[in-house]
Amino acid sequence: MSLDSALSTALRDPACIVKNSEGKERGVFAARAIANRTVVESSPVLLFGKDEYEKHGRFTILGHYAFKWKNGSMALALGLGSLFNHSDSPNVSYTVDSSNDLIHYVATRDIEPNEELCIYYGSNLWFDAVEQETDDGWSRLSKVDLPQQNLPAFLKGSLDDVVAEDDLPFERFKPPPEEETADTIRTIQAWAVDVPEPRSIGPMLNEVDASELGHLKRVRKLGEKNTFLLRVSPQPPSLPEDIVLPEPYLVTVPSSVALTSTSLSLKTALWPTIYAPRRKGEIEEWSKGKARWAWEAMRAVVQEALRWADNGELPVAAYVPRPFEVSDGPPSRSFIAHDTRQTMAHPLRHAVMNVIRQIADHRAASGEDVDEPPPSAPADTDADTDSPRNGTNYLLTSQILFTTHEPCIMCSMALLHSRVKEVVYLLPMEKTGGCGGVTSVPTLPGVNHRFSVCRWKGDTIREAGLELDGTIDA
Ligand SMILES: C[S@@+](CC[C@H](N)C(=O)[O-])C[C@H]1O[C@@H](n2cnc3c(N)ncnc32)[C@H](O)[C@@H]1O
Repeated sequence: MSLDSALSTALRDPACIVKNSEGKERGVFAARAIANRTVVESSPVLLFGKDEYEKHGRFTILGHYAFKWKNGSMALALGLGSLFNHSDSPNVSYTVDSSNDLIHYVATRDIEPNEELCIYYGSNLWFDAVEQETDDGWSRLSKVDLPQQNLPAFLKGSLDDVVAEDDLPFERFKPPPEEETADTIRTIQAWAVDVPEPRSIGPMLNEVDASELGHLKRVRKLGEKNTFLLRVSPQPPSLPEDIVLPEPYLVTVPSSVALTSTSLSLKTALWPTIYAPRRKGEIEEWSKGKARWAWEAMRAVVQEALRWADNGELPVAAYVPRPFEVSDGPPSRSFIAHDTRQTMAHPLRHAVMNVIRQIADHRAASGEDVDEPPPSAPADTDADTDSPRNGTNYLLTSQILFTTHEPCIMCSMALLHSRVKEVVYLLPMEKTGGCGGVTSVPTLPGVNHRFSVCRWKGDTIREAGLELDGTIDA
């Protein structure tokens, strides 16, 4: 979402008012009923250096309002952002939109008119917190492994701390990179030019932007011949005007980094390629802030399933929340869907399929760009590689999907086609699951995308009244 549209949306629809909150001075309150997942506020932030804050700011009233931003900066939320009070059971979460210097505040459940809107500041509070007694409608799930009042250990401490792997609320299964062969390496066409004068290479490196080919080395040296990579075809190459060069020509180059040494030698035979092996077991670290975001997402999807189970549907839901860190690529809003096989009398209306369809419909209606790769470009093969095309294509690129049940094979395949980054599920489905149950779609040989799978720890959800049996395929 652009800065203009984020702010105008917030201004058009004032869901919040500021008033006195007992024992906390001012607070933000719901001006009307607010539905779960509504963006209640988008606050611009004022950024300042950490040194300035350490030397001056923290000794002033700013110490109550400033918080850590990216790249070591400090931030002060303008708008209503600085007026949200703290609660151990917040009804609002926030996502950092660093490309627009905004923070988006999002309701994590339905909120009644006049209820106070609170966020979670972390566990190291500098004041004695007053807690509001609220019934958040989650009581049925209080027996589930997603506690309401007592924060689980993995969420205690600063939100920037990294959560130890064992303390994460889920187990992660990261697929190994698929070993490539000469036949399966994906390639693209790129423009290159021979450079007769080696001393021209330095200036060309400065002048020619080939960031789209960041997974490749810029110059190939074969004997005395230096060849310089210019850009991806079909865009015409632009050459520095002050350097005399022959005509550029097309070369076939790998489309992504080399993850294994076999891949490196195969790819480098085409063009010198960057080697970026994943160390065994190396997986992305999660901060406590992100773990909290996941915890709230899992609560939201369980809540959705329970709500629809009460209305005669199968108790299955799927949720693609706004990303923890909003960047240019991913959708700027969340999507949630429940299973509609019963009410629609349609065997394919699984929750995961429904949420993917919702995203596709939203994109089509809003005219959001879904760039199809040019015919010469292959689908991105390596999960999590920095393929230059991996970003805006497909429906779920870079997204994490939460679901109550392990997706079935059909849904797992749909997730693969949507290029989802990670799937987090609560309940394993041994007889039908496509993410490790009956088979593991993302690790099948030959699939052209791999995604990570996370299984939420504990399945005490059964005690919460959800009737689950192995015959539901989610
Ligand atoms: C970011 S400000 C929130 C807005 C503040 N209430 C105001 O009127 O400006 C943070 C300060 O609000 C107060 N506060 C926030 N949450 C609170 C809570 N649960 N109980 C008591 N005071 C709270 C504390 O004084 C804290 O330093």
